[in-house]
Amino acid sequence: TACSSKYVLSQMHPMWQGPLVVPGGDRQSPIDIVVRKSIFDSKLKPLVTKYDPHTCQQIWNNGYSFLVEYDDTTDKSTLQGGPMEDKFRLCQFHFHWGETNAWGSEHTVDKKLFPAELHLVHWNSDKYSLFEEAVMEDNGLAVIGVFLKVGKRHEGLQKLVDALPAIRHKNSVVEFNRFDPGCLLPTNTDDYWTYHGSLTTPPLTESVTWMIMKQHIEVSHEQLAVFRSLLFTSAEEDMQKSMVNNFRVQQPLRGRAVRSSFN
Ligand SMILES: COc1ccc(C[C@H]2SC(=O)NC2=O)c(OC)c1
Ligand SMILES: [Zn+2]
Repeated sequence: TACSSKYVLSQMHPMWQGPLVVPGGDRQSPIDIVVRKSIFDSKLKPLVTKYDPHTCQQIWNNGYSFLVEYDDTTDKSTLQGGPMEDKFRLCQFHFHWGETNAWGSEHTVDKKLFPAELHLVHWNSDKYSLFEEAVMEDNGLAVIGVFLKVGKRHEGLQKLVDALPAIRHKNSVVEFNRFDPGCLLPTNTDDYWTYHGSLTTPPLTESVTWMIMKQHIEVSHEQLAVFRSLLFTSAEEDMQKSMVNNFRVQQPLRGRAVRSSFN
């Protein structure tokens, strides 16, 4: 689907870092969430996700993460509520992780790093007809961020982990159907922080309403180790590079408010 990141990464910057600071960018992501500075907003509604597992299409290695892509030609898998007025369509989800469990997430909470972070990417289908259009608009995208911690094995994630060896190299794709991304959400999705930010890889467009879940999910050390067995490089390249540390450096807040849906 269109929402996969089929853009050419600029050569002068490491692939996922992109330009360290975007000229004139005053709403860049990721950021550190300073809990005591977040503002409780009672108008923030619970998130309402309605995901149809049958809209799952494929899983592929795009050279900086692995993406699970959904058919976003209808409103079958949607997100609404939260700070949003409109309905958003799920187009893909992916992860960011480190080479060790000590770091890997893009966002942090009071500077606390997590070993990985899940991003569920949606676009505003009330206002736009294609992902490509929405990605250019300041109310175009909504991304749910979920922190991963190392602990017990995540049964729902295992189906995904089992597919990873088939997409070890960049640009490898494998058919993947019937996966419910809802199983990756924490039990509590009412408590989150929200702020206006950007994509965390090129083109870094400032079109994302972020919702970072307060509650993390747990995955096993072995499951994360399979993430790290993926490669940034394609089968043709002779230098094989492990896909690890695929997160962007944190960006200045530039006076933005981070609101919380909970007290
Ligand atoms: C041109 O469209 C794009 C470009 C980049 C990404 C991926 C970024 S955005 C995020 O939250 N994390 C990431 O790694 C994307 O994702 C939908 C869509
Ligand atoms: Zn991401």
